[in-house]
Amino acid sequence: MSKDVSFKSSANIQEIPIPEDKVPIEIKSMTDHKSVELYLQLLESGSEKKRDIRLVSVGEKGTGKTSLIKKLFGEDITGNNKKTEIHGRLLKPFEERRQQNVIVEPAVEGADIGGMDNIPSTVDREPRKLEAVFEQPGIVKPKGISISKVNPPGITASDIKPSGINAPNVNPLVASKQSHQPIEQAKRDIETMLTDKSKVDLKDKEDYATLLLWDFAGDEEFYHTHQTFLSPDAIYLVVAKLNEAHDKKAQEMFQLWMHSIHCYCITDEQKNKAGSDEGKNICLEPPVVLVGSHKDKLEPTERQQMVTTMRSSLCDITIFLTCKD
Ligand SMILES: Nc1nc2c(ncn2[C@@H]2O[C@H](COP(=O)(O)OP(=O)(O)OP(=O)(O)O)[C@@H](O)[C@H]2O)c(=O)[nH]1
Repeated sequence: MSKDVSFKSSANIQEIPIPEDKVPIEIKSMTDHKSVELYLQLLESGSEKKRDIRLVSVGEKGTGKTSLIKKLFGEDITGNNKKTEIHGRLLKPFEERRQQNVIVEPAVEGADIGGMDNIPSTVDREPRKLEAVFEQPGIVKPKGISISKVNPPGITASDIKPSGINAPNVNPLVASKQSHQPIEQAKRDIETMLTDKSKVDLKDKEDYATLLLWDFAGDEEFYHTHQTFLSPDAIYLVVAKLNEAHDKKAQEMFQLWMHSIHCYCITDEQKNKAGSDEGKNICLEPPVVLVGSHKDKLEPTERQQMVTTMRSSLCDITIFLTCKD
């Protein structure tokens, strides 16, 4: 059901109703009212439904964010694929020209596509955003992946070709914290993806959602830019090292991420309720999945203790894993 709120038009100071569910929070939170006005005008000239699922992985540097995402989508995390990624990108123009029956010459004299040792490391640091197309409703397919580029500062992404995710169970992750059943289901799906990819339905389906993977760089230099990219319409993976769970700095960093996500993503409705009685029972949005990495670095006896410590955190789902498995 649509709920109308009002804003004062910059052109003529009069209240204009805004169909709240039609204006995204990113536009509504812009301080100039022209953006909302312009957005509504553009809506009148036509619109289309865009199904995006944004998966954002955050955490301290080196906690294993990229390894986790790669693992989730069945990529090689041993480092061997690094060469393959660069290899693939450099080979692409050659492949295209070959397909057009043009004689291919090396772009650089002496360039050896097979020997990648001379490739500057910056080549691999180019920020990229990946889009994977998924079925919705239904179960995702790995084919039909589209990859696009974006350059948000401090966000890196790996060349990931998702091998499947259960879309109907992704949406409930960003739904209310009160509904535990879908969250449990989402947890099971993530575990399934990590353990047995053969269970993922690979059949073609007509409808798709686009999965955007945002793998934030853990370097502190980028932290001040992150607020720009934190939005309530996302699924957050906060990655922390299990073997550093007692480390004070690691704990502070974890708290920083939890606070940042909830502080920058809080909706107007939640802000209004915060001071009221109703607000006492309010659940923080968006829900967060806490991933404890480096499980392999813990002694078996320590594991249970860590599991208990991390489960007491403010997260909706807690997963413990090692990307080294
Ligand atoms: N032993 C162990 N090593 C891991 C695990 N997960 C990741 N690593 C290693 O930790 C290092 C850092 O992993 P990344 O995935 O690059 O970490 P990141 O969080 O993406 O790092 P930044 O992007 O620099 O913030 C790599 O050498 C990984 O192989 C794990 O569960 N166990």
